[in-house]
Amino acid sequence: MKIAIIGTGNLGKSIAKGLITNNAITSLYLTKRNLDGIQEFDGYKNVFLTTDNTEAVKQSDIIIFAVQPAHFEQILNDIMPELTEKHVLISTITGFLIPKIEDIVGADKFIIRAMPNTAIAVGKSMTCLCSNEQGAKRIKIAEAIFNRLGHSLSIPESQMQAATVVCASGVAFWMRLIRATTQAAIQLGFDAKEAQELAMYTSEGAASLLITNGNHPEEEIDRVTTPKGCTIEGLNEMEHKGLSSSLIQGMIASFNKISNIKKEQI
Ligand SMILES: NC(=O)C1=CN([C@@H]2O[C@H](COP(=O)(O)OP(=O)(O)OC[C@H]3O[C@@H](n4cnc5c(N)ncnc54)[C@H](OP(=O)(O)O)[C@@H]3O)[C@@H](O)[C@H]2O)C=CC1
Ligand SMILES: O=C(O)[C@@H]1CCC=N1
Repeated sequence: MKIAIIGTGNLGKSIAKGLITNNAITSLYLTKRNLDGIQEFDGYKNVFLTTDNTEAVKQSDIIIFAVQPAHFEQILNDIMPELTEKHVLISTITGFLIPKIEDIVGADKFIIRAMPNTAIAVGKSMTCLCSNEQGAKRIKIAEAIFNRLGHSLSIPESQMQAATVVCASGVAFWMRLIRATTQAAIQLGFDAKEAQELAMYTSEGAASLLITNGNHPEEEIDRVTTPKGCTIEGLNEMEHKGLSSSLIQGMIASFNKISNIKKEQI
């Protein structure tokens, strides 16, 4: 696959790492206005660093956009003359809707929106996908890419805002939970390195139980909570302090912020 990433910042670099590590490219063009931040990719076979978005588009079939929302419209206008029927456009941009992309490049283009997360760097991204009518003919290509770099789910575009919070921002939310459990482990007597090790592998094990067994979390909780035991004592204290409620409220705040980001694009 001849892939270009337009905007190789935090997410773009994560995608590049995932693609390179998983041997998922024939060629990979990485663009950025200031190339200093992506020198780590210099020297990889068939990986090219450039400030020239149009050159990257000309040399590639699949164009993944990972710039901030405010930069996207100008970039689409700049590359528009180079777009041909071979190109599949994959946007990871938050709050930039497909009809708006179609207004700029035309509804005849293959347009896909992807919402991956930074775990794509290690092949573990939960990525949600949607497309325009034309893009539906190429959605298998996007599924092939993102399933190779984790797990993907096709959804209607109307759910993309929620998917951004749950999956993309979700990495940051889970990091805070892991950090908090690490801090507790230190207070309970482990050194910092050990504490993080315990927190990381315990959270990985908990998620793996659900993925492997397909159970509801409460079924797994029931197996851990010995009657009159320490687990239910801790869980109930966390809920008295608003654990579930604060997580839900934080995610709703995140969702509402995306509505404002969308308004800023109009
Ligand atoms: N970070 C994340 O986890 C996720 C982000 N997203 C979405 O991905 C997009 C990028 O986010 P993120 O990676 O965090 O942002 P960053 O700011 O880290 O990356 C954006 C990059 O775009 C580059 N850029 C800006 N203008 C141009 C241009 N004209 N041509 C080429 N490159 C350009 C910038 O580099 P320079 O200034 O050198 O050009 C910068 O490195 C956003 O729309 C975000 O909503 C979606 C899911 C997850
Ligand atoms: O924080 C943001 O706006 C972007 C979108 C999801 C993850 N990072």
